[in-house]
Amino acid sequence: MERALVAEDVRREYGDRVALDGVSLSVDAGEVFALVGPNGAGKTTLVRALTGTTDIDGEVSVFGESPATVAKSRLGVLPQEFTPPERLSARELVAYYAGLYDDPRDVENVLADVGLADTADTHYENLSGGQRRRTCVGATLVNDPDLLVLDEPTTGIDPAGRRDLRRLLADLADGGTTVLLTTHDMTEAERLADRVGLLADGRLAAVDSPAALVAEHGGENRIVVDLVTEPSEDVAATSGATAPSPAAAADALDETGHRVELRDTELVIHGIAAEEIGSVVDDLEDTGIAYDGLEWRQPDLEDVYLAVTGQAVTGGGEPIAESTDTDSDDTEAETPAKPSASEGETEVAQ
Ligand SMILES: Nc1ncnc2c1ncn2[C@@H]1O[C@H](COP(=O)(O)OP(=O)(O)OP(=O)(O)O)[C@@H](O)[C@H]1O
Repeated sequence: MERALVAEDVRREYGDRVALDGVSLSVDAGEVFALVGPNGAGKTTLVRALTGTTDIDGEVSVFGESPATVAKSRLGVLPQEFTPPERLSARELVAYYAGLYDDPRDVENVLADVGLADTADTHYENLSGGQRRRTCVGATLVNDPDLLVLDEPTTGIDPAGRRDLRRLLADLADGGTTVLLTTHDMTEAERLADRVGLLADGRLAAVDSPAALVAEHGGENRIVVDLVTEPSEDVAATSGATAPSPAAAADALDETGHRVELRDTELVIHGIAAEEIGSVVDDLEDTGIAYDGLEWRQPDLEDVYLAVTGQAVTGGGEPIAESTDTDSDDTEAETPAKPSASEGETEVAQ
């Protein structure tokens, strides 16, 4: 199997901040690989390292070559920040990028792929956030790349559009395109990716298929009970239930033989199979615990991320510090693509 991407011991520091702390990774051709992690985990820095748009220590290769020398026609890269000229329509933008290649895809087909066939004549500045992002994804597809690198491609796209985009990426992968994307959205990663890399504080904490990660680190099925913490006349009147303190509620349920964990005002009851939900509800009533609601949850990638890194991926992570780094490569990476006269190719995102 050809390796599309290989990173070995990649490090990137900004002043005394370590953005990538020895990341090694390989992605096979035809794979869909999702890098997940909260804000500041290092996703964008890793994307830039892999696409040769930031200086690093360590080694990176793309289809066996340095990112600097690999044929640009093999790559489609969508950066997190990408702002094409606003006075062009979606069709004109996609056509513009297509015009930079010797053998581009049909513009109308690309527009249809990203769900913009009906809005293709609208100026970019008048498109919604999601439509803009789809236009940008379309611009990465014009050269029918072998490797697509997409930094948060679904940002701003509504659920239906996300579903369509997931389908498109799955179809492209079926056709042999390698896809590396970043996302905060664990559900998206779980649905889309063959393998997921959990990035935390510049390190890859775990890499595997979503199913394998959940099986190994996700824990058990559980019921989460949202406790009533204030005395409620309604609850007392209808069920006779009182509102014991969360700690007392946990103790009471513990005595019924359940494995109970108290998390703030939630009780987590571990190891509950679907057919046991009814008996847990009975036990809650018998012990007089008042609750606003309860939810049965199966483990997912969010649980895995928490178990492996000790951080919640949805918590937003650390705030991104203001840049103190003035490297010119970093400035360039945010700049919209310019045609490359010598090669007749575009770097949509580099
Ligand atoms: N140009 C820069 N100058 C200084 N620090 C930077 C720069 N770019 C990134 N960093 C820092 O490197 C770390 C990783 O940032 P990065 O943008 O790679 O994270 P991310 O996972 O992509 O976050 P987000 O989800 O918010 O896009 C952060 O601590 C960030 O503050």
